[in-house]
Amino acid sequence: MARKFFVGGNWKCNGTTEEVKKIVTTLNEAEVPSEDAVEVVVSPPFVFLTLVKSLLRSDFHVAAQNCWVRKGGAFTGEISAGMLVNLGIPWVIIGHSERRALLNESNEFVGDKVMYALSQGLKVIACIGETLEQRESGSTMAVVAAQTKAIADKVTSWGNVVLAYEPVWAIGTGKVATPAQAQEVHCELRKWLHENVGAEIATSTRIIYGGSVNGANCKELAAQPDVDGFLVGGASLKPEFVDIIKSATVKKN
Ligand SMILES: O=C(CO)COP(=O)(O)O
Repeated sequence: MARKFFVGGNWKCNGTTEEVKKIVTTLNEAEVPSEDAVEVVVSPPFVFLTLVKSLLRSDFHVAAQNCWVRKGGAFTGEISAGMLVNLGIPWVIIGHSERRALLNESNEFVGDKVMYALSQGLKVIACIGETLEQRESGSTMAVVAAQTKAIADKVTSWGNVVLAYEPVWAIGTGKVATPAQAQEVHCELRKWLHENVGAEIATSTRIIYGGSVNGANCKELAAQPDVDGFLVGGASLKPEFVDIIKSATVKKN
């Protein structure tokens, strides 16, 4: 089964109502490849989800940036998966490195969140990635394999999961992974899925890259055989996000 190119825009904790409306207008007016060629999902902060959903073109979709690990209740400040479903939000990002690092989300907690979100009918963009220190000490694969295992142990429906490889050293730094670096890890991750989950899931699961992707570097990355799309931070707030969406039709190496 061919893997449909996936482009996610993670707006993180950015935007005012006016700014959000402006980004949506740019996206709505953009000429991009058809839905058959690319799946586009933007992820505004929770408070703008319904606004964005109501204004956004129907071939693009929305994602929340997080959700609570279990059913809702007395968890002040949290948003449950059930609430997202209730609002018609189809996707959620789970395990972003900023949450792992700043809010101490462990591999196991991320795995539990993925499991619960899937059980409620959400589709999940599950994030993994090594720090610079881990890369320099040669433990990149061990780190991302452990992160993936904690997720894989809990996943029952891989059809609703996109795996986002986001090396921490590339996030927000302007230091994008080279196409060869991205391809190497994506290929290893696919091998890991093949050996530990199954051949079919390894072939069909989309593994997307995130970390300083922009309009200028996206094409070379998109040409890598195991790079099935992107999770874009900073550049997803700018008109160049449209160029990144268009890289879906770049010919694979
Ligand atoms: O964290 C990211 C997407 O989730 C990547 O952020 P940047 O594209 O700003 O480096």
